[in-house]
Amino acid sequence: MIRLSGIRKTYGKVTALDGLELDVREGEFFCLLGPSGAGKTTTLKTVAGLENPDAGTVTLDGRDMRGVEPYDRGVAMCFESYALYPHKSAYDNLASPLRSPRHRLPADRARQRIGEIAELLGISALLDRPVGRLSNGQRQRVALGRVLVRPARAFLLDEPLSHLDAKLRQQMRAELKAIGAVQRTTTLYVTHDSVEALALGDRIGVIRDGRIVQTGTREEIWYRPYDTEVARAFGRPRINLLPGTVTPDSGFRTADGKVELPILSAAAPGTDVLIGVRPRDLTLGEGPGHRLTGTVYVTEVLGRSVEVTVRLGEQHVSLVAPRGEVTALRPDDPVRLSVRPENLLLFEADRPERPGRRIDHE
Ligand SMILES: Nc1ncnc2c1ncn2[C@@H]1O[C@H](COP(=O)(O)OP(=O)(O)OP(=O)(O)O)[C@@H](O)[C@H]1O
Repeated sequence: MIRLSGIRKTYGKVTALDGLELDVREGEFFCLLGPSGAGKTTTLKTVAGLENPDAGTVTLDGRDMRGVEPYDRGVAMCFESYALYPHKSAYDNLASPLRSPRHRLPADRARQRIGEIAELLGISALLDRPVGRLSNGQRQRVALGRVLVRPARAFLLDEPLSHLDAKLRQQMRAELKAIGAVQRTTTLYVTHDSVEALALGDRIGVIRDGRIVQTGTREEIWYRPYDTEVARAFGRPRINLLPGTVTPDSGFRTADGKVELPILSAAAPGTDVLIGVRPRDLTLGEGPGHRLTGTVYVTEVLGRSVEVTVRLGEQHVSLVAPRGEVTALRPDDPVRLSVRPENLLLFEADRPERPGRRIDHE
């Protein structure tokens, strides 16, 4: 539905988009996730027609958008820096998109629509207030309302929750998901927050240095990350990545030999690799799967669970366990760990020029 192919955009010497390929399907809620400067906003502006690419094509519903003015593209965009009329009321700010010739609604329909959106965003009680006298978070919700109020072919949302506090953000996340599901409008949603992307995205596109490095469902990105950087971007505490080499008998071994695991990979013996396991996939004690032994290094309470860092020779791994299971643990206590083979990820070693790619293994 939204298709970007071979998009290149430079600003002077800076390459913002470097051959970007992106395909957002009809009705899909697609999250574009990446660090600051990766090219997320430039991607949205290119779809909206606010930036013209140096090369590549943008198509919406199969139609090439070259030369089509932003206004005629039928997409609604919400910027991080929201453009509202500060002296007008929240209501008038929401009503103004419905007054444009293209989207004009009869007065009673407009009132009804604004009422619904205000309800959804929890701003019904603020509609009479001038926007200049609202808090940042309230203003952000009005800005989002301005985008959602008129029917559009697609919504383009640029970090719409970034100014909200954690609690409100969580609540709005759930509401946004509901709005997306109800309206079934194709949504391209930009965020640098992986929790948000996992919560909202039907699919996620990971962007880095102006290119999409991986597109997939949350399961695909989680279980089959393209490289170590994608693996590190998702999940807190972060994935454990232990450096070692492939042994002649198709195993993995750290330099000091304190961690040995079977991996059944096609990688040649002697290859430098990283083995990845997420903290929640490591179990304390003798569970099913492979066994490891180490000593407790440090424990840190994370609410109802505890992060336990375990020393395995020269390496450390962290795991997350229920609080009740680990209250007796003290530094230097010996512990056994287990991990299911299917929860081990194998990567090439990181290199200065690029993060290690995932290697298939059984
Ligand atoms: N108008 C501009 N003039 C010059 N450089 C720009 C301009 N807009 C963006 N850039 C540069 O292009 C690159 C991509 O910027 P972009 O705003 O798309 O990143 P982003 O992923 O949205 O980052 P953030 O999360 O910080 O908003 C950055 O290096 C940025 O400095």
